[in-house]
Amino acid sequence: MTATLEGLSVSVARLVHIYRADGHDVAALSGVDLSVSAGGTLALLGPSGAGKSTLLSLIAGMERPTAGTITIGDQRTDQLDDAEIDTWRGDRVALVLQGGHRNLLPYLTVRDNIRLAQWGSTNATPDAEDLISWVGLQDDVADCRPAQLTESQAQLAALCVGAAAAPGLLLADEPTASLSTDATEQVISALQRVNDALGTTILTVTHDPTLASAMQRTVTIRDGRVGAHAQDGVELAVVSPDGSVPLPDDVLDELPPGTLLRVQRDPDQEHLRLVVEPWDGQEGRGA
Ligand SMILES: Nc1ncnc2c1ncn2[C@@H]1O[C@H](COP(=O)(O)OP(=O)(O)OP(=O)(O)O)[C@@H](O)[C@H]1O
Repeated sequence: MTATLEGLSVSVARLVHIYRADGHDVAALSGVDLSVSAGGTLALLGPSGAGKSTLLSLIAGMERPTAGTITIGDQRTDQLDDAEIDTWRGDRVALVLQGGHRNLLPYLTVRDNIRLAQWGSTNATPDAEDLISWVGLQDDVADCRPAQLTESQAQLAALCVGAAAAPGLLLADEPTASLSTDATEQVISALQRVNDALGTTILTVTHDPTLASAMQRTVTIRDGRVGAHAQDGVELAVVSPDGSVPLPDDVLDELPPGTLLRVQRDPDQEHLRLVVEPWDGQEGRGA
């Protein structure tokens, strides 16, 4: 089995999304900058309502941004109209929705769900049986209909369907939600297998620290903005285009919104190092 499609890079810049609900506006994203390299894996973390699923569906092209740019590979997808984006997405981008069963047609077997997802693909697609064994499902699951599957089997089958067309980008919304520890490990292995075998870039929304730590990078979304990055175990803060720097949660606990901070360069340091201390209004004294 060979893949013809390289993983696709993702870059979003100054992304804003406003929902209009019951006559009032909800700003789900307020200027997100994010990039994922081709073939990379990234977990989007953040509290409920932070805007993670909105970001995923904008990248998938299911929703259109209010403002900002989305570039996948070398395509500015925010510039495509609805019909163009459907055609462009084709076998390039797959979205696995939260809840395995939602991704499967109920009247088809798992094998036929996979084959349907491969229909029309110009990529070198894996055999349905290979996909089923990669994700750790038993062979006989191929002939089952979704109603016969447990929640974890359905989630693994949904990943098979997502990976079926050998997409360049696989988006997965909470793929381990409400699964046991063993099933979670199986889903993580399946995602890593797809990433290794097909070179597919993987972007997943999750609340699950086990899944997040298995991805190469994590990005935390807070109140519709990027709050923090972590890469190779190093916590990173991101300077926003407006010059603001979101503080890590544990620091924010000590410095509630409205706290005045004094920011100085540390004179003893050769490299730029900022000293940040609460300001009590008296020169030379921190709080
Ligand atoms: N279709 C919609 N219409 C109006 N508001 C919406 C819609 N979808 C989401 N929102 C609002 O946008 C904000 C971001 O929602 P979103 O679902 O993207 O957050 P999330 O981080 O994925 O949350 P969760 O972890 O609970 O899924 C929330 O305030 C939510 O209520």
